Amino acid sequence: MSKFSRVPAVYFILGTGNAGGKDPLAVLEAALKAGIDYFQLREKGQNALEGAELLKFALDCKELCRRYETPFLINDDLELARAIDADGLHIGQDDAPASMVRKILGAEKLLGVSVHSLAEAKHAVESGADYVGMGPVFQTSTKADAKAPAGVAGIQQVKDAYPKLPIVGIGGIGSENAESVWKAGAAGVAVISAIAHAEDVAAEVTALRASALDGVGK
Ligand SMILES: Cc1ncc(COP(=O)(O)OP(=O)(O)O)c(N)n1
Ligand SMILES: Cc1ncsc1CCOP(=O)(O)O
Ligand SMILES: [Mg+2]
Repeated sequence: MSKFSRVPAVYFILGTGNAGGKDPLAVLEAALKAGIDYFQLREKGQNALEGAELLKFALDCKELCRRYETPFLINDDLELARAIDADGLHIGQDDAPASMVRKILGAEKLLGVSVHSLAEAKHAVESGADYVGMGPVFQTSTKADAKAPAGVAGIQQVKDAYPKLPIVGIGGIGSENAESVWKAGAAGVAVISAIAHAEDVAAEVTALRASALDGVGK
């Protein structure tokens, strides 16, 4: 699978702590079946899996993603991404420098970098990022250390400066409020709770996709 075979339009992120009491692998499979474009395993928080348990869970996620031919990325953990031969890694500004991560990861893997400004986006591009994540766009209670909601102005600014760079909006996004994110020029929306906590996971994935098709800036 070429690393650019898909735009990260509906980008689902999940850890075992985000499934709202449901079986996380069942939630992931429902989302994959409904047609998410990217999946990121983001295992964080109080009861986060570690060691052999995390490895097994990551391998289970990878197998499911392979079955649905969906790119599978790991959040933060370069060692884990390499150990299980994931399709890529997403890192933030507090993680290892992107240029170093790119060297270790190799050119063929996907590298996403969180940015909060044009200057950070420039640095991410120069360091080898394939896409950037920007947020939180809206209020979120999923990330304990999230910055204040930034809206979509930053996405618009980065899109103007780097029209070909895929930008993924993140933070408090669901099908009901995604439109402004598409309009700002995002190539994708990264979503945790709106999908994971949905009564009908497939319906929310479908609605997010529909919001993209309706969005003016796509
Ligand atoms: C697609 C995407 N965008 C942004 C983030 C946030 O990354 P980061 O700022 O490193 O925060 P954590 O997710 O590590 O808490 C992301 N994970 N994915
Ligand atoms: C990981 C992350 N980075 C910025 S906001 C956020 C949390 C997104 O979760 P939700 O989609 O539930 O708001
Ligand atoms: Mg991070």
